[in-house]
Amino acid sequence: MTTEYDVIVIGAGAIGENAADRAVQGGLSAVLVEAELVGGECSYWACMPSKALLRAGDAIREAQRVGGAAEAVTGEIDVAAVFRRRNSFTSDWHDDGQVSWVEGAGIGLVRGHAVFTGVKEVTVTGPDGTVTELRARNAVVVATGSVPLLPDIPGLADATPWTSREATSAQKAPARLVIIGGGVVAVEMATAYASFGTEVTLVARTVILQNQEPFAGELVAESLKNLGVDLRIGGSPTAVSRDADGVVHTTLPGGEVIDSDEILVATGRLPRTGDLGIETIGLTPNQWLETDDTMLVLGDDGEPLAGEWLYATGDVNHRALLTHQGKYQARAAGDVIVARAKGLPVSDAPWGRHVATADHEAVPQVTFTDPQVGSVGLTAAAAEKAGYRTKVVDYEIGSVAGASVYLDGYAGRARMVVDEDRKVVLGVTFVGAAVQELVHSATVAIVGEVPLDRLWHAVPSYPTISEVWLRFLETYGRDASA
Ligand SMILES: Cc1cc2nc3c(=O)[nH]c(=O)nc-3n(C[C@H](O)[C@H](O)[C@H](O)COP(=O)(O)OP(=O)(O)OC[C@H]3O[C@@H](n4cnc5c(N)ncnc54)[C@H](O)[C@@H]3O)c2cc1C
Ligand SMILES: NC(=O)c1ccc[n+]([C@@H]2O[C@H](COP(=O)([O-])OP(=O)(O)OC[C@H]3O[C@@H](n4cnc5c(N)ncnc54)[C@H](O)[C@@H]3O)[C@@H](O)[C@H]2O)c1
Repeated sequence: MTTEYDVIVIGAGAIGENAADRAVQGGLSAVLVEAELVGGECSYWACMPSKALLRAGDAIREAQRVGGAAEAVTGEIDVAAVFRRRNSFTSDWHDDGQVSWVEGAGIGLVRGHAVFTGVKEVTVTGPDGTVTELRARNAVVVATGSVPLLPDIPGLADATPWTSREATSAQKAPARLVIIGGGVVAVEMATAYASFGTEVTLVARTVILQNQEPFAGELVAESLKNLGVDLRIGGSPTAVSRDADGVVHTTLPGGEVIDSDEILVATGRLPRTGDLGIETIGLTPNQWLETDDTMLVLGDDGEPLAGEWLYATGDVNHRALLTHQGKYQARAAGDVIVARAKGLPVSDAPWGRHVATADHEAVPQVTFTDPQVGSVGLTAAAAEKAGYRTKVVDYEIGSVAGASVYLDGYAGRARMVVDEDRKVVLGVTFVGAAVQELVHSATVAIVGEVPLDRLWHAVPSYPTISEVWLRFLETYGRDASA
């Protein structure tokens, strides 16, 4: 027997949940199909557990840099307590809470692995082998996420390496950890485990955080070294093996061998489209699903599939591998599915209700290292490459009164990239303690295309770190005619 819903959403991560919720809120019926835990990677093996692992070290280091508080912080980090707190954020890897939310939201749930069997048709095989046939009246949303990429390094796969899943769900810290990669996962996990007393070696091909402003990677690298991380930049391991005693041997390009108890691979992600049966609907497995701005999946001819019924949201479309950005896409997709199903107007011009325009040039991200890196929009290099005529404004955040009160010897740097033709902000990067809460101010300025002349009237409170905005404007200079 086939069960019909208006909308089928494959993958109940944060993104799939949001797409289904918007469809239901718009008056359609929707079902989520989930092979593992409702809540997906972010809840159990990514954002939340990783941030929980980082927070204690961050809090201690901050307190150690405030005279008066520093004298009170005399003990060691309680690693077991950190892991217990992290376990509470993942509900010990049980999804009952999220399942209750799904039920309360009026969304159907089928547990099992989904494959496409035809246009708008999905077959789900449950953990006990039960088969459920589903048909969508209007749309199917693919929200299956991504999986870690394992580089082709001889011996690596056989050495049972950690991926981000093991790094975020470990119940104790290894004495020695080698990390391969220089992106966000690598630097966050290096920071967390170094805080736990693990001897960390980080091996990266290129400078760390290479997609950020160069000073971000430089400041984070400096602090990782201060935390005791051994940074090996400029090459990839040539071989990895694990011996009978469980010791991992990692051979570096020059021939040096580093011994460790675990090795973490943090070298990027691959699309989770290999086992979805998408060849039955004319798509190629193991590829990212390219979409238009309403999240309709595009076929090889660059056009939406006939009938405009297939959508992709979240990591699987490779637009921005971040939870908040995927949820933004899911809101647009859920709403446009409702509009198309009901024959309502579709608002798909840039910045319309049914498009994820911000994915192109206004994606915010916080990397929770020490210092934190908070950025949104274009870097100076990306803006130049995109053909903008720009002016770059740099400022040392430590010179702001609020920063000096916040931490003794606050060190951090900020950059604003201005579009000289429109006199609006294209990108902002903050590197420093507690900048995580500053990023949204920059996102609002960029998305709102707030003219610099008007930004002078957005007065930051004194004495807060937000006064860096005033310093940006003062450094840029004020137009006397405005
Ligand atoms: C260590 C780490 C830390 C991160 N930290 C942050 C952070 O701080 N902030 C941030 O914004 N982003 C962070 N990210 C990125 C973030 O985790 C992802 O962008 C987000 O989880 C993507 O969500 P998604 O719903 O697209 O995919 P997922 O969360 O992976 O969900 C996909 C779901 O689909 C299910 N599924 C897959 N195939 C099938 C199938 N065939 N049938 C049924 N179900 C299926 C899976 O079981 C899974 O539950 C982090 C990533 C990592 C690895
Ligand atoms: N705080 C956050 O927002 C957060 C935290 C973690 C992850 N994420 C997201 O998860 C995604 C995955 O993160 P990631 O760090 O795995 O990927 P990434 O693409 O950010 O970084 C991969 C890194 O690995 C390096 N690399 C690749 N192959 C290598 C090799 N053979 N040897 C040495 N280095 C190699 C690359 O040069 C790059 O520096 C990112 O897109 C990120 O947005 C976000």
